Amino acid sequence: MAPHVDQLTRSVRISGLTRRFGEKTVLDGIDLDIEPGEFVALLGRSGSGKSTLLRALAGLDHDVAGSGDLAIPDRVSVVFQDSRLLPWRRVLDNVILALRVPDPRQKGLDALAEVGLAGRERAWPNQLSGGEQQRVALARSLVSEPELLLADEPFGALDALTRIKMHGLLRALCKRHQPAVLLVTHDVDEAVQLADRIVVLDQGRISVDVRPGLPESRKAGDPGFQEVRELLLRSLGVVEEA
Ligand SMILES: Nc1ncnc2c1ncn2[C@@H]1O[C@H](COP(=O)(O)OP(=O)(O)OP(=O)(O)O)[C@@H](O)[C@H]1O
Repeated sequence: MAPHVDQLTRSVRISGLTRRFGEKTVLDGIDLDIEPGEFVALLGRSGSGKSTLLRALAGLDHDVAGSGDLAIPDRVSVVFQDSRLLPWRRVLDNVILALRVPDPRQKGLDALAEVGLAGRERAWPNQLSGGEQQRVALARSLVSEPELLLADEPFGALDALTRIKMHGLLRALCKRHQPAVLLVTHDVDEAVQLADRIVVLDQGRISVDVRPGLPESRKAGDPGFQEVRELLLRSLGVVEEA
């Protein structure tokens, strides 16, 4: 049964969300609220249902069996691991493709400047590096000023240095635009680095829901960072040696 979706809200409200594939229950009555502007990272072992939850919020799972209620904002953007740019459209056209505002071109140019790609608007996607293509995907996702940004492993295919730069960029963009964010990631450090709140999915349910309260500029070496990192690793069944 398709979930009831209520879009007259700026918050995300998930209530009793269940999703099944055949006999397997992947999400088992999930309750989760995300407030406007809140940055939530979603962790979980491989196959725990992170993408299934994100796809439900994105409205990309109408053919999947399940039930529950969803209330989501009107303006939602999604970013995936691959940039999903149209190769036959130039960079700027990719950014403004779905934008319905009075001066889309200028908005698109501003968005490209924000992600550090001023002057690249006439490039073709295949003339950009993987990291640059993800920057375009971020520009495309934020140009419509979403109230909710859904990101499924957006940096998973990038090298470590590019990923660090993208972390800084995403934090800065979210601070400026203030969407609620649900970031699906495998990477505990990425979750602690970026999110205000971290949720762990396990056996179809939320097993951990923490707000670490770390400062805006946080470093992996800080005691508070380490503490929450260890808590999360334990909850994921990873025991680190001292
Ligand atoms: N279309 C589908 N048909 C059948 N089973 C599916 C389908 N999509 C997902 N599943 C199953 O549902 C479970 C959860 O998948 P999902 O992709 O949501 O997990 P995940 O936590 O995002 O995994 P990963 O971290 O490996 O990407 C897995 O066991 C997966 O095999």
